[in-house]
Amino acid sequence: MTDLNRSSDWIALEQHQRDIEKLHLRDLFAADPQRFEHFHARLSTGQGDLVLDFSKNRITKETLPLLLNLAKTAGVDVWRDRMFVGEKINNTENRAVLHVALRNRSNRPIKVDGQDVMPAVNTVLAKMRDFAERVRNGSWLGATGKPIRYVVNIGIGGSDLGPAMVTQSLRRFRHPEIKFHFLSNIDGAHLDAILDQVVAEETLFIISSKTFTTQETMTNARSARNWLTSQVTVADAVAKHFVAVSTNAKGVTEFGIDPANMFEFWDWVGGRYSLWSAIGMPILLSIGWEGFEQLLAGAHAMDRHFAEAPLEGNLPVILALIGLWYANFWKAASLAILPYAQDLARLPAYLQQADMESNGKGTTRQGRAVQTLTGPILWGEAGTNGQHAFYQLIHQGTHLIPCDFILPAKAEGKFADHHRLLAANCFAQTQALMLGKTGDEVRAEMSAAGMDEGKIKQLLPFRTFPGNRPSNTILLRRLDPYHLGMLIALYEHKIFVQGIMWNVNSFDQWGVELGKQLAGDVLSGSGAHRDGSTEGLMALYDALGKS
Ligand SMILES: O=P(O)(O)OC[C@H]1O[C@](O)(CO)[C@@H](O)[C@@H]1O
Repeated sequence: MTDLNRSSDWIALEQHQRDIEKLHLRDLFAADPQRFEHFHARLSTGQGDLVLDFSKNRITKETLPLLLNLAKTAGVDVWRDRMFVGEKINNTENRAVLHVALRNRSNRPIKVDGQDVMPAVNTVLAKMRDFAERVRNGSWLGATGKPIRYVVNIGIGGSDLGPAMVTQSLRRFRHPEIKFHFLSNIDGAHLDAILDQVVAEETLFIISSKTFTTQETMTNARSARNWLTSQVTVADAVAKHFVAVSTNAKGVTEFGIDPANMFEFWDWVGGRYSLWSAIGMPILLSIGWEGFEQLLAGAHAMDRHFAEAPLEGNLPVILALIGLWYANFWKAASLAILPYAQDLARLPAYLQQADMESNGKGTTRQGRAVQTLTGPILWGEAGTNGQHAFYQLIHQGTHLIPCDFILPAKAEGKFADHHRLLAANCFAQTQALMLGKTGDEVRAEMSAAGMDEGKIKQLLPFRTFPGNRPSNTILLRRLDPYHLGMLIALYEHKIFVQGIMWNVNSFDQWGVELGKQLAGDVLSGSGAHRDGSTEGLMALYDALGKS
């Protein structure tokens, strides 16, 4: 395959970037009162609405068609179709990529190696549902006969971030009497802090690990098992207080969990795409079957849209193309994720793994070095907290930081009266980033406030904002399971499209392996090669730790 960055489409985009480099968004809006109409897309199903406003980006009416040419040249539509039919597009692991099957509410057959995966998906969902209902209605009893009041999910990466983020995001839909904790870090402090908040006899531990070999998870799981059996000394304590979610039945049995209490998933589910599978058990326990089904349905609606909508009106495609436009043609290294919903506070962390573990790659699918920037650095924080922390840099700093603002439209909850303020801040920030504030405006403002000319001159450079800072705004009708499903799937498919265009395999994660391997070597003292810094640090660690 020819490198995309040598194609005529790429070269045309480079030229286009030079042509519009000097244009200011303020002028583009002034010149086109219909700009919002031209540059927003919407997915409305009976149940949900998700709007993507991409008008506050450094684009003209020529930009998207040029980017779409590039997407077509990269074969985005062909690869998308290959994913949906279960082809083994994860080439380094020889696996299909089928998180879409997990939420395939149409039940259309999807085959891997000639076998329809849907019956197995539905069987596990039914088993999950049955178990969750028993826990939620209090009929699943702990070893001493008490109902479950605490759930501790033990997992890391994709076996933690998705369930943790969704459970928190759907706080308003949670079971009123069950509390959820997510244990991930190998630092004993994490385990300690969580065990402090639970009662052994009323606690269910879910060991979530695709491989059931991950060091952090297995260490925490063993410590939790020891703690539990020291507190609940009846015979079948582990059977009543531990369940597992894994692809590794052997590992689960060896750990001492009854296979009847294991919820299976498959190698075609990537860890960071797994919240729709049995890895979503904490979500199901928290929001119940109807909520979980809505989450799947929202994602399925986005899947259908991604699979069927023409590329020019396809939300994940548009979001991906705009991201690529900044990464490759404006050399923007990062993307800020800015949810204006406190309940979505973990979304930036979740998307960090989804995006950076997927597209943080420097090798093409064919094994050569990539020739362009690939996946961006994601970061962010819930609005309005971010405004009082790092927005200064976004407004007046020297980096170009494209931003995704995310806002649910419906004001809900006990203090819904705050919502207009929240929304006003969200819109105001996107506007301020786009418009900036000119020297003339600053001067007029200061003289209206009665400032003398000397002071005005002194402060003018500091109080001027360049503007022309790009952002997308994603508006959801409300924050509920269905819309959250739509939102997550939107980003999953965006990541997919970008991975195809960068010609990387978005579904492996070899980059995480070296650190894991060296941690093992350091622990066992068997490292073949030790460098001076590591030696020095280890010696001091031992000395200081004993002092
Ligand atoms: O579910 P497992 O197998 O414990 O893996 C946990 C996480 O570790 C990784 O393999 C590497 O961080 C992730 O992809 C995965 O989500």
